[in-house]
Amino acid sequence: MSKGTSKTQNKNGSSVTPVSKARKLAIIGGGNMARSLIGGLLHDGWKPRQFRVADPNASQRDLLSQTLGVTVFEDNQEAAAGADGVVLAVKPQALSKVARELAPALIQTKPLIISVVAGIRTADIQRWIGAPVPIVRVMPNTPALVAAGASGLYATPEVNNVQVDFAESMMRAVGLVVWIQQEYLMDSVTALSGSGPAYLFLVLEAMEDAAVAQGLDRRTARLLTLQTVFGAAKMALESEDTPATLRSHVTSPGGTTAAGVRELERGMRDLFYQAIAAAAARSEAIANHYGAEGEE
Ligand SMILES: NC(=O)C1=CN([C@@H]2O[C@H](COP(=O)(O)OP(=O)(O)OC[C@H]3O[C@@H](n4cnc5c(N)ncnc54)[C@H](OP(=O)(O)O)[C@@H]3O)[C@@H](O)[C@H]2O)C=CC1
Ligand SMILES: O=C(O)[C@@H]1CCC=N1
Repeated sequence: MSKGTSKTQNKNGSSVTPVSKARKLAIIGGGNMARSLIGGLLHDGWKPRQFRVADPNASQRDLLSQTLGVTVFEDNQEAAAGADGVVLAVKPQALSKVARELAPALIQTKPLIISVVAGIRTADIQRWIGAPVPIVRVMPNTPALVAAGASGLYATPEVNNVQVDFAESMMRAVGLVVWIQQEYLMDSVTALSGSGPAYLFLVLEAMEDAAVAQGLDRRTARLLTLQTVFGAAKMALESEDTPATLRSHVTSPGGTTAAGVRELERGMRDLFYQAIAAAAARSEAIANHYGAEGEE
């Protein structure tokens, strides 16, 4: 997982310049994903004054200004004014209204628009804005907060190289970045890495509960579970071997692991196949439903 502090190659093969720490980023919607992204970028050296966050909810705004020190706004247009990048981080059902309201400002000042909204396609956002503005669609995940995020990025043809670098460098500061060439695959990215942390938190819960049922105390069960999952992921990331090979190194013939894996093989692969397919289908359904708003 590379950080955004060194020059690397972007999706066009040219070198990526880390985002200037003078840039201003407006974030429309100050919820969970906004907090994870801001927290990760602050950790990377961004300053609170670089963020202009809009949220209609006063308690949400207070939380953001008190815990992260960022500038907050009730009005989306005020937050977007003068920003180099505008991150759309509202729920899918709120995006059409937000995009239409912001349209005059976005057309006039031409910031890079970055949408982290699940499902909604760039063509629909451009239709709501009323112009073929450059948009980078990003599917991040909440581990961005601890600089261990994973983001899939898709750029519309209007996005220039400087804007590619801006988006890539920003997301790289909070974790891994992968460019996706065909927009429809963003539904699969959403289902895999966007939603993925929740699947793994569920796995953690299940492993911990199973260990408690064996008689371990909750704290011990949690610590051993967390370190085991962390260690396995770190090992798989750093190893040349496939996960299947690494698994074989743990599995002695006739041993304990073989007994455990045999139980998991009774349904776990199918469950993950179904879970990711269901999440991707939901992303597509969100796009078809909420993305159609305002269509002739
Ligand atoms: N959470 C995650 O793991 C991920 C989320 N995403 C995407 O990020 C987006 C935000 O998700 P998340 O942060 O979890 O959602 P949240 O509900 O936590 O945050 C959205 C925020 O936007 C506010 N809001 C509602 N209407 C407006 C408006 N008109 N203008 C400005 N702000 C508004 C909401 O206020 P109120 O609560 O009062 O309605 C809320 O505070 C979604 O589209 C989601 O698909 C993408 C990747 C991962
Ligand atoms: O659950 C959701 O819809 C969002 C998108 C990916 C993660 N959270």
